[in-house]
Amino acid sequence: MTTLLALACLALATNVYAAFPDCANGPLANNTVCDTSATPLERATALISLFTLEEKINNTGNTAPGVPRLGLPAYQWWQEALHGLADSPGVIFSESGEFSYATSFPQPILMGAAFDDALINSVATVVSTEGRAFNNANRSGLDFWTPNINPFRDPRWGRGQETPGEDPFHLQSYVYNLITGLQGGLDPAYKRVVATCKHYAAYDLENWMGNVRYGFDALVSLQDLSEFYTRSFQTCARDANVGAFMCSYNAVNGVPSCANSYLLQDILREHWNWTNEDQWVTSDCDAVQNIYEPHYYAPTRAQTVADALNAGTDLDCGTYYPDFLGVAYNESLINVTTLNRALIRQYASLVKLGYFDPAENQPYRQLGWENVSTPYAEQLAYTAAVEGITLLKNDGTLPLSKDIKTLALIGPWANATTQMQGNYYGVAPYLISPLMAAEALNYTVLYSSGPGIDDPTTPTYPAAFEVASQADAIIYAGGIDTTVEAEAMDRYTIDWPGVQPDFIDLLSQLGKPLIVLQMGGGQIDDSCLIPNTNVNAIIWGGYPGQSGGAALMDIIAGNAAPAGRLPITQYPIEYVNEVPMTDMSLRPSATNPGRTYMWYTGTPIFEFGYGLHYTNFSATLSAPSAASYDVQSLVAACAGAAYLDLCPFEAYTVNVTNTGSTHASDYVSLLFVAGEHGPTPYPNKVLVAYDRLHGVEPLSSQTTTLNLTLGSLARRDDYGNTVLYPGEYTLLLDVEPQSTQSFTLTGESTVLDYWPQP
Ligand SMILES: O=[N+]([O-])c1ccc(O[C@@H]2O[C@@H](CO)[C@H](O)[C@H]2O)cc1
Repeated sequence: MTTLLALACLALATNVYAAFPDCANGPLANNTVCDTSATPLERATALISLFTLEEKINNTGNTAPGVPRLGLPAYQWWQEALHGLADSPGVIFSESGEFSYATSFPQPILMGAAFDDALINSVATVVSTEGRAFNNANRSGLDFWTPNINPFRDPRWGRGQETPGEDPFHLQSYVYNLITGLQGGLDPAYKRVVATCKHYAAYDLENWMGNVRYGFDALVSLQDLSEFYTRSFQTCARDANVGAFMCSYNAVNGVPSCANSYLLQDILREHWNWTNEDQWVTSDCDAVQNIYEPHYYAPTRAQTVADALNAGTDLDCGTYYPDFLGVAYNESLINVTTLNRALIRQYASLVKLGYFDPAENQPYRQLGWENVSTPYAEQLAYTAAVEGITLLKNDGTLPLSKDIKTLALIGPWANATTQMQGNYYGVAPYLISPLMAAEALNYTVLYSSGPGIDDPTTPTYPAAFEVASQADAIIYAGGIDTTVEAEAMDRYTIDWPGVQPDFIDLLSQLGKPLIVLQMGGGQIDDSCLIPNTNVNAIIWGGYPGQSGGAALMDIIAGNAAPAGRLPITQYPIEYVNEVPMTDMSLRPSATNPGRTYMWYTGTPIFEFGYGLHYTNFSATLSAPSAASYDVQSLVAACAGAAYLDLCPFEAYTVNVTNTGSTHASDYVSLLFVAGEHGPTPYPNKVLVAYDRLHGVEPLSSQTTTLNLTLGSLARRDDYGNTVLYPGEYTLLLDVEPQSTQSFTLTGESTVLDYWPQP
């Protein structure tokens, strides 16, 4: 973080965002870059043609100085916006007044739990609106290094909180809606902002047993690479037309990602057809340097930058490119065409953002402070938290009886404020802790912090027991936070840390209604709490953002109904002893119990997709149109489709009835497919569709349609090819299936998509 802060200070001191180029009267006015009738490629090419070699090389790092003699301003490429505008070199919050805050949504892991694509699109639209408003006030650039869309493979990962979860289909659907929200559609005349899918690829380890992300070599089979690690990235590139990619610190099968032409050229640009003139790849920060050390992949610094640039890394978040590309050029390790290509991609993206165009005719150049943290955005941040919060246990104590007037709020999250933002956050307009929210609901609140997250001392917290004994009900708010799961910090245990479980056990012996809030992004094994009948309810609250306390307390009080679903598996504590974090394989083996709900062979504490409600639902799935389908006929019917895996299979109607008589509630339909088809082993099941219904009233029904594609039914072979196989298929509606349907596919297996071979 030191470098990050230093860069931020540097950015402030040099005010790198202070200007747009003056295309009316500046030195560039007569250059094609200022000609709005020319294409982005023509405009960026014309701009670059004015640069000397030195000026080109100077502008290959994230803090680009521009070209003062041409009136081309400096530009900072590094902006963060994981769940709202975030402190980073390019995002500068004012000390006070206007632009001193922006909406802070829940961390992606909680928004993933909402399983609500429309919500994600709305959140992304707000984030990009606020980004534009900050840009218009010279407080941000126009590209953002979000989302983190690596699948959450291992429960120990410190950055799993930044992702929507472990399921590739879920990630694909989530990221499509996020990118189109951030960028303003698939191919808008002006992009709202440029989004960046990171960290490509197979990045999901920080620092575990001496394995550090900067030098880790992820050994990944082609099957897992195609099926699991790159699916969300495929959606970013091929389907959502994302503007930028970030290559990751780690190597994949021996080649550092940012020097990996198989990843960056063969798969990303060629196979996924990510070939627009304005689409660029940045390195993760100092990842180019890391190719030299600690990967020790290239013998010299000049060879290092040449390897990265030639492989397709266009921008260096760092200074290796500006420092060493000149040497590489002199040694003939790079040519000017490749250098131009990198710069053209970047400046063409600024063209698409309207950077060189008159402000008057642009939809986003008028946005200002009045468009930041609007009542709508505030409400959306609250809704996002409510929708993600997941009820894991409830004996009927929740929602709380109206007879409960006095609440004891205890634990290291009870008065959480900044804690609720997780990581990569900015200044929120406010941060409503559970304590504040309980008071706002007119409970008499007795507060005592009790143990810290990882407090190792014996659980004697007299003040906490004092308030607990005086209250009608106890809310214990704890779990984990960024002191134990963070960037550069993986966990070694997935147990409740410190004395918390013992302390909760002692609290439970008071025999009062006891609600446990299990907070944090990664899961912790709740089996110490589940059998305890005096622990009446467990809620998982993730990192719920600026209105997190209000969302939690409204659910507890019954002003809102929980309907979130776990976007990750809650494994038992022994899981961390059964497989090293460095083992990237998904499928079970003698040394691996299998990863994610798809492949895990043990019994999870709570399954992926688990989540209770305040009411009961019954849900039925419509029948397939046939009992059997011929593979060749299905594929033949898709002739002409751009991508066979996206070709529709069937649409299923789900009828959802709230069978309770008291509580309206949202309901998430999760549709899985299982069965014996394709290569062994077979996955337990695979998510193929989902949707969230809102406000299903008591004793009434709603319907939704779940669309399946041929890709939903396909599996990956050993080479990573996507193949439709004959065999048995069973559709399972919901985690504990409410409704099932079966059909068979007959005929010959058929490849829907050939995976590029290394
Ligand atoms: O030196 N620093 O200050 C610093 C800060 C953050 C950092 O992490 C990397 O930077 C982020 C860039 O978007 C990536 O998501 C993350 O992997 C890497 C380096």
